[in-house]
Amino acid sequence: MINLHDIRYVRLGTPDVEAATRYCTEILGLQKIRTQGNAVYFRSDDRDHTLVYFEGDARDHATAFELHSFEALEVARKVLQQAGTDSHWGTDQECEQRFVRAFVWFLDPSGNRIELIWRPQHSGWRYFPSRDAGITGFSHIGLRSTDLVRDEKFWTQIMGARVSDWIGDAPLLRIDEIHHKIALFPSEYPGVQHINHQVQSIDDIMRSWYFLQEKGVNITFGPGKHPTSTAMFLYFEGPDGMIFEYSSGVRSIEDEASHLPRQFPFEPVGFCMWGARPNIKEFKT
Ligand SMILES: CC(C)c1ccc(C(=O)O)c(O)c1O
Ligand SMILES: [Fe+2]
Repeated sequence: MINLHDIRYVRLGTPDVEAATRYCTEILGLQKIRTQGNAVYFRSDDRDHTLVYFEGDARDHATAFELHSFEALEVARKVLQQAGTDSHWGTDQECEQRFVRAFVWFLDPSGNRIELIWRPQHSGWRYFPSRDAGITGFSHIGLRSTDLVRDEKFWTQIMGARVSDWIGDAPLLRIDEIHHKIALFPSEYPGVQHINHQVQSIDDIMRSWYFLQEKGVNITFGPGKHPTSTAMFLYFEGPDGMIFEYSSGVRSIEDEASHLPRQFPFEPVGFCMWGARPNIKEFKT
C-alpha cells in the first residue's frame, strides 16, 4: 500500500491566467509568488506554493501528494502496476515547474491526474497575502468520482487513505489525523470539484461572507457547519466554475483504532447542521 504524507498542491489549467491571478490575490486571499513560463504560483502557508494556474484547458487538473522518500516513489510505482494502473516519472522540466526533486504521476480510476512528489520546496518567508482572508493553509480537495464505490476501494486499498465518514456513498478520506484531505464527490467526469483553505476562525468566515457578496462572488453554500468534520464553512465560485471553500474547526482523529466511520444522509442535513442548503448541482437530491 502507498503511504501518502500530505496533500501538497493543485495545478489548474485556465484560458485566462490574468483573471485567475486577480481572483486569487484580490478575492481568495492567496499570495502570488511568481510567474514562470505560462504559469502563476500562489502560496497559502509555509509551502513554496499550494496552487498553480497555468494557461490551458480549464478541465486540466492535477493534485499532488508528498511521499516520504525517493524509495517510496519507486514502491508506489510497483504497487500501482500491481493494481493495473500505469504510472510515469515526471521529466526534469516538469520537476522544475513543480519545484520538486522527483515525481510520479498516474490517473486514478475516474481519470483524475494524481502526482506523487518527493522533496517539494518550502519557503522561509511568512505567507503574506494582499487580502487578509485569515487563511492558515491549503487543507483538502473535493475530487470528482464517476464511481464512488470503486474509487473508495482504490483510495483505501491502494493509496492508503482511511474513511472518516460517508455522506451517502461519498467518503471523506483521511491520510493523517485531519478528518479528511480528500472528499470524493459524485460526478459524471473527473477533476477537482473544490479546493479548501482553512481559515483561523468563524470571524474570518463571516467577514468573507460579507466581503464576497459585496464583490458579487457567487456563494454556493453556507455559511454553515459540517456535521462530519464539525468545521464551519463557506463555499463560493472561482475562475472557470471552480468552487473554493473556507472552513474552520476541522476535527482531528487522534485515535485510529477507536474511530468508526459514521454514515450521514446525502441530504441537506448530512452536509450542514445549521440548515444551509447547497446550491451545488451534484448535491441536489
Ligand atoms: C460538501 C462536501 C462534500 C463536504 C462535506 C463535508 C465536509 C466536512 O466535513 O468538512 C467538507 O469539507 C466537504 O467539502
Ligand atoms: Fe470540503
